[in-house]
Amino acid sequence: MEKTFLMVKPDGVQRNLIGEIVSRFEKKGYQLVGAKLMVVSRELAEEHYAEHKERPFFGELVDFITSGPVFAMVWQGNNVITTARAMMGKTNPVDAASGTIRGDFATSVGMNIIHGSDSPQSAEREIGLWFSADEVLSFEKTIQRWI
Ligand SMILES: Nc1ncnc2c1ncn2[C@@H]1O[C@H](COP(=O)(O)OP(=O)(O)OP(=O)(O)O)[C@@H](O)[C@H]1O
Repeated sequence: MEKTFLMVKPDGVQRNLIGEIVSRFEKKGYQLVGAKLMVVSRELAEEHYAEHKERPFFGELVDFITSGPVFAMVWQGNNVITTARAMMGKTNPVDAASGTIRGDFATSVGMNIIHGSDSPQSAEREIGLWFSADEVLSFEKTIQRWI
């Protein structure tokens, strides 16, 4: 089953949007198989955003993502990587359509509420970076928990 890494960023947590965001993915039909509320270390933030190291906004990005708790999640389901990105909307909320998370709740590219893996390779890398194996339910364990 395809899995992706999603994270409610500090602005989303501060604005009490965890429930709204989780609800959207639940209603879509995806399964939450891992979740934790955490304050991110600079080390983890820099590793997570390593591809942006040379960008002018890298320092601000790391400052922001470490500025307060985030809600890190692993979701699974059919085509969840691409569909979650569509549900999130464009990176810059100015370009994000109404009905998407960023389109409905954000106004600035620096504080755009949510992160989602953008490919199977980044999903695998990010799930491994943020979660240990025993923090993510396997499909079998999920079924057992729901009985
Ligand atoms: N010009 C910018 N100024 C400030 N922050 C930016 C800018 N461009 C991108 N960012 C921040 O860096 C993050 C990573 O950028 P990226 O291009 O990977 O977008 P994304 O994949 O949609 O976002 P994310 O990785 O958070 O899901 C963005 O979500 C945004 O918070």
